[in-house]
Amino acid sequence: MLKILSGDQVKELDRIHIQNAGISSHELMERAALSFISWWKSMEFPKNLPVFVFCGAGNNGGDGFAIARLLFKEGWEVQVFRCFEEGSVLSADAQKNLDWVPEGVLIYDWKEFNSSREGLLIDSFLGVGLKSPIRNSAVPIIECMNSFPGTKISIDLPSGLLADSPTFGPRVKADFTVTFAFPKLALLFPENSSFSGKMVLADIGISESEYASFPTSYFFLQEKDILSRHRVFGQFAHKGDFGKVALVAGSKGKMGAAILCSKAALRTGSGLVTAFVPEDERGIIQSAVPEVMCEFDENTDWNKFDALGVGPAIGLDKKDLLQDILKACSKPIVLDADAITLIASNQDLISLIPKNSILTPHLGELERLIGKSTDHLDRLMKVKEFCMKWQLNLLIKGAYSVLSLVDGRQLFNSSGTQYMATAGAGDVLTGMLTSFLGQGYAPENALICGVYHHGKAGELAGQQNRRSTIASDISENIGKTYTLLNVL
Ligand SMILES: NC(=O)C1=CN([C@@H]2O[C@H](COP(=O)(O)OP(=O)(O)OC[C@H]3O[C@@H](n4cnc5c(N)ncnc54)[C@H](OP(=O)(O)O)[C@@H]3O)[C@@H](O)[C@H]2O)[C@@H](O)CC1
Ligand SMILES: Nc1ncnc2c1ncn2[C@@H]1O[C@H](COP(=O)(O)OP(=O)(O)O)[C@@H](O)[C@H]1O
Ligand SMILES: [K+]
Repeated sequence: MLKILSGDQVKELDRIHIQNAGISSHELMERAALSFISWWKSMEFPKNLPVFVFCGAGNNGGDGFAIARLLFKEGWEVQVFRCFEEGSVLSADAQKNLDWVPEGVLIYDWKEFNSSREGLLIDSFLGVGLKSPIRNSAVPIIECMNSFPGTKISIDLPSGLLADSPTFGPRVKADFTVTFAFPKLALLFPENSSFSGKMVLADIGISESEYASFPTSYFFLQEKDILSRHRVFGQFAHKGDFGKVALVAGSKGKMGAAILCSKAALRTGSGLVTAFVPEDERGIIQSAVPEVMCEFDENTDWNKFDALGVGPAIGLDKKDLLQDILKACSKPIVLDADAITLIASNQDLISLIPKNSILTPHLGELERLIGKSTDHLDRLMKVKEFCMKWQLNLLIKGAYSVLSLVDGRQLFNSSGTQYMATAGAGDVLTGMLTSFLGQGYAPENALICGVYHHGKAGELAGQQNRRSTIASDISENIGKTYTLLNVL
């Protein structure tokens, strides 16, 4: 799994890689520029537009000079805008790339930029070298870039954004950020999304083993990490092997939640799915999902199931039932929605939750559980502390959902789309996670597979339906994610 390092560690990572690969730092910069160009080509921007490259005096600017040269070679009209005084001392690699800018690329001072011209703007002013809020002298440069209404692409980081701590000052408002080697932490924070735009991860050839010596609790979960987390079932598997799960969900007027999570559990592969629903409401779920069985007796033996998912739309009058379940269960379970709100207002229940269980709050539920956070970094630290203290796994839901594990690791999920922001998407996830637990996955693997496949199913649904995507569409696409990832 790719480690997310701090901005401060980038120089050391470069040093290790340069030594291992036997290349120069300038060659690494060239790789970064080439990786950017391959993304650029995939975007098919209109070729009649000129490209304006704003370059600083550090290595971020060096990337910009190299990109300007390569784009010019590809036939683009390119203009460079210097974000430093003429005669300033540049970093060695930036100077070399400035010297290599071909004659056909005109170099101007940033003050000469006419923001009303049509074109594409590349922000190569400041990257991970920025360690403190930007100096006053740099503010007008950021404002100048932001006054440009066309597409803006930031290199490595939107200039002005700090790599891994909250930023308050001005920063470039990019449509895309093409970041090198690993995602900078700040690009994954919801409060920065209107500055970073869509994040694109550009590979520059540093292998994961070269990250080994860096301590970090942050990781980026990608498709290649998923297959090995799956269990393999053989030809002679029977439905018992795929687990017997129960979902405690739904209430009068909100039976959809029970339907969504039980159907998702079936689609994820559970052999037997039982829904605990109010008896009066059973007709709704049994006609909607005939494969699901229903039970109504709250005094049942909860341990007869391989896994339990509790909470979607059960109502806030179910504290006693929740307490009974928590007391009775000996295996990790999934807790979502109303179950989390109930736990938040009855904090004595926390110690009853079986160790290694999975909690899946959205931001509102999370705030009820652990209190307000000043920003995402603060939220990450509070959640980490909560997970380690209570030995629980917790998912912070949203774009780049964070899988916070019992040992303090926090994994940012890379799958998903804004089209999943629709009622019931979380219920589908609860069904999926419960299903993986019931199939005998360790909680960490159930969480990783569940969250990744859920996001991937959401992407497929979103490609077909865009903003008309509904939660059932996510469920209907779970099967395709198995094909896509080659899960047998
Ligand atoms: N492995 C990778 O990821 C690779 C990374 N690479 C690239 O290197 C980049 C990092 O380059 P870097 O370290 O040279 O820093 P960078 O972002 O250019 O900033 C330095 C400039 O900022 C200025 N400056 C500083 N503070 C300031 C302030 N408060 N307010 C205003 N200005 C301030 C500082 O000015 P000075 O203080 O020196 O006057 C100097 O001019 C990285 O983001 C990526 O793009 C690739 O090339 C290769 C592989
Ligand atoms: N912008 C987004 N990008 C990626 N995933 C998203 C986004 N918005 C929501 N999601 C995902 O959709 C699900 C929504 O869950 P939740 O808020 O509990 O919905 P509900 O309560 O309606 O079921 C979560 O898994 C979340 O990660
Ligand atoms: K930048």
